[in-house]
Amino acid sequence: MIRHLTRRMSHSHINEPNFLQMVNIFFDKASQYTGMRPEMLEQIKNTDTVLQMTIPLARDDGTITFHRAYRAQHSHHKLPCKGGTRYSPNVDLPEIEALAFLMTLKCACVNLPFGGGKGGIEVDAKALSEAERERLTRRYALELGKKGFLSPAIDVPGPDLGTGEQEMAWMMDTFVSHHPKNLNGIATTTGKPIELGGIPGRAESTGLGVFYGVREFLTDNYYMEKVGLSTGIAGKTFIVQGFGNVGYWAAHFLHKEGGKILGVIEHNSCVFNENGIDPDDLKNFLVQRKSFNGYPKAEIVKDQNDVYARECDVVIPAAIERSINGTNAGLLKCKVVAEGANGPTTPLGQEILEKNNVLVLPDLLMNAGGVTVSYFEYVKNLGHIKPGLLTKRWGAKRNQNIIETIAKLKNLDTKEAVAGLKRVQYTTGASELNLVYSGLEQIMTEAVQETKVTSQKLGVNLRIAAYVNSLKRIQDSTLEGTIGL
Ligand SMILES: NC(=O)C1=CN([C@@H]2O[C@H](COP(=O)(O)OP(=O)(O)OC[C@H]3O[C@@H](n4cnc5c(N)ncnc54)[C@H](O)[C@@H]3O)[C@@H](O)[C@H]2O)C=CC1
Ligand SMILES: O=C(O)CCC(=O)C(=O)O
Repeated sequence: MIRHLTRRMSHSHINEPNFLQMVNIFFDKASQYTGMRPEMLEQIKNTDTVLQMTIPLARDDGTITFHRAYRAQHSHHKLPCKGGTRYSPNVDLPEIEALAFLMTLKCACVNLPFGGGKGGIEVDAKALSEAERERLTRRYALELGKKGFLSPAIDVPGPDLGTGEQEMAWMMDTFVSHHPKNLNGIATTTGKPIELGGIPGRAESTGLGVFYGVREFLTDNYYMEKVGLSTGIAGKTFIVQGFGNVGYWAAHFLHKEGGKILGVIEHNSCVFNENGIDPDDLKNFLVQRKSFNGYPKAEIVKDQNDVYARECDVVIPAAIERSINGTNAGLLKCKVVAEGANGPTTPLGQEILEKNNVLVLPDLLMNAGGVTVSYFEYVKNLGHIKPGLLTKRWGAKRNQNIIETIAKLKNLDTKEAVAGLKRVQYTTGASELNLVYSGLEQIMTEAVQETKVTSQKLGVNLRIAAYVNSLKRIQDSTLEGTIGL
């Protein structure tokens, strides 16, 4: 018996440009500030290569379902193409193209040496058994590999909405099984489990990157004065939409730094508590119960817009595209929107927010933490060595020597000399996780700084500034690539 899929509606009822048109609108606006030739802009804008296919899936009950599947390589200005893999009933080609386009811009914005790519399957992954997910994922990887859309040199998928480390492991394993002589086969996906070549910190990286990005704005006098907030994260209030990988981790790090998570919006229920919610406690509840319904430590709210309309300082949309749009942007009472998701604010939504003096921190900058740590994982896989392994013990010994020398000079014993230092910082050297966090913080803060500078220099909003910086980098690399042709 053969079954077909029904598509679940999500924001498709909004009478505004679709996701791809949205990205094109932002791109066209930013283009005016670049001084670049129209032919160059056209070359950057268009998707380079697209694969679309239908994958049959043998279900556990003996039936077969058919699933549309895609991978778009938006830009080859640098290789490999990099970007996530989305499993959702709403996946279609324009959505994948929009996401791949954003990957090109995002990687350039934070200066990673990748072109943009994105893939996806039209499927409700939550409705599949683990065995079904494995069969579907392995078949998808096989087809991608056969057609030049999966390899460490050309196209390296990572996780996105609806996928995680298990899918990345299956995809990598499928590739490696078919290319046993490829020494770098393990680098063909990122976001893998650590024991299969993954890197510590990838799971939380996008949310942690959102945290670093938010911190760089909330601690900046210029921006906080503009929106009428005091500086600092402690005591600031947050509402988060989407409590998956990105939303949960962003909430976790903000809460740890003294931020108050007032509300969380999920697709099937929302919670609100003006005294704050512990994100770890809420996550445990959600994992067990699959919905917030029955959560005893907060008010359960049915309608997402009822939560959006509550007072708070920062809203973090971290679910899907077009969540903040012409129908609800006017409800928001926050001062800052920090985009954890890709494309969560429509052009009309942004216009309304700006009219209401809400500062919008754009997706390609704020959620770049995931692909940044994927880059670290990719480099680790190509290097076939853990980051920091060669220098770890040497660093610890050097620190120990410095401390002993200071102690001697000051006539202290070593314990007194290191009072106030964290023991781990001087006796063990940097762990892999220390290095990942430190590299991520460096890349995020540098990109935020560059975006602020361009925004203030051109007098444009932060989204346009981030696009302008990206476009200039892509132009430079495209021109470099054509020298000598
Ligand atoms: N995972 C990653 O490393 C990165 C993800 N992103 C973007 O962040 C967003 C979220 O991705 P993940 O957290 O990885 O996905 P996820 O699948 O782990 O979590 C998404 C969460 O949003 C919820 N959700 C879905 N539709 C919703 C709706 N209409 N209203 C409220 N909640 C809804 C889901 O139930 C789920 O809990 C996506 O836009 C993705 O493209 C961006 C950069 C990297
Ligand atoms: O790590 C990756 O390649 C996935 C990142 C991604 O999909 C994104 O940033 O939207």
